[in-house]
Amino acid sequence: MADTSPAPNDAAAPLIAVRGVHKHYGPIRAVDGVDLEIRCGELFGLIGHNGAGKSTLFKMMLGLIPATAGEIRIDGAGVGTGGEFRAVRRKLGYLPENVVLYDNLTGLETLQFFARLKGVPAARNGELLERVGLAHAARRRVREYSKGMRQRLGFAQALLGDPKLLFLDEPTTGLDPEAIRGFYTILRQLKSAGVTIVITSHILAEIQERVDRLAIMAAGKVQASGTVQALREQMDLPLWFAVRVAPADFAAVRAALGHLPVGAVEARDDHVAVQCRRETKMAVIAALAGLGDTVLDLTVHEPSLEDVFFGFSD
Ligand SMILES: Nc1ncnc2c1ncn2[C@@H]1O[C@H](COP(=O)(O)OP(=O)(O)OP(=O)(O)O)[C@@H](O)[C@H]1O
Repeated sequence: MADTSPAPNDAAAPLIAVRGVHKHYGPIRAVDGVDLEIRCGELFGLIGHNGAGKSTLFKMMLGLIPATAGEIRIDGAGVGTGGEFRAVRRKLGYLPENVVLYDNLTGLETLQFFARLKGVPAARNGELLERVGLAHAARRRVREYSKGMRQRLGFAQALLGDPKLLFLDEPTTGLDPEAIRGFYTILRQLKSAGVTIVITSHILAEIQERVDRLAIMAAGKVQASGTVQALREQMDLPLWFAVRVAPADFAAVRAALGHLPVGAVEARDDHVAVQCRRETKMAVIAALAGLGDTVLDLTVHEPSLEDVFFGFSD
């Protein structure tokens, strides 16, 4: 029988292919028939409520736990199956949801410990600590680290050995806004160097501007996947305009839109909020343009990822 599995490094094949994957714990269907493809070089987000099955799917993709049914292939190799996958595993980096660190080790010793476990050289560990903003704490014991510092150290651990594929489970937990920004700067650098990144997060505002594509999980299933914009369009959620005009001109805005199938039109403090379907968006803009200088400013608000998320996961 011909081998139809994708050839390694084939640009057209997905880097990660998840086919009909289940994970059952007795009656609990932690993952319940997931199909998913993640492409080489993508920053891919996995979002879902607590208990949706994200971490379980991660662990199966890493070969840490076996699937009850289905198949996962990374770069053409079946996850968890023999020597073929061992070569792939060396290219993986993983930041677990709850990273286990040893309080008695310093930051540098921690990286040395994980480098030995992973079988990668420890020569650039100092550089790695600097990259995640921990150079100043390299020789301090982990017990003295703050939550955010522990998370940074966990991230450094995931970057050991220059992985080509990174799995980051809730990586920004405990990070302050500046650290979150710094973290995503590193992700962008890694992505431009060709690293594929799969990330879970509960902070949807953070994810929505940064991922190339994402999947929404609920009750062990992928409810939807695609770019944020594609999911917005699929959900067909209304968008709204904030039309800033002088209060005396609120009625003019209503009149200009009178012939269009818009939703709510509400007067607010210094603007009129207009809700409409996507297909009416350009007609609304044209009608408002007809008001000339009466319109002082115009902002279009797309539905947020949070709106899309609740649409798919509720
Ligand atoms: N070892 C296990 N034994 C039994 N049930 C488990 C086990 N691991 C996970 N589960 C169950 O599987 C479901 C999915 O859990 P999982 O940790 O994958 O969710 P998650 O989406 O990562 O959630 P969170 O956002 O809270 O981290 C939950 O109902 C959980 O209780």
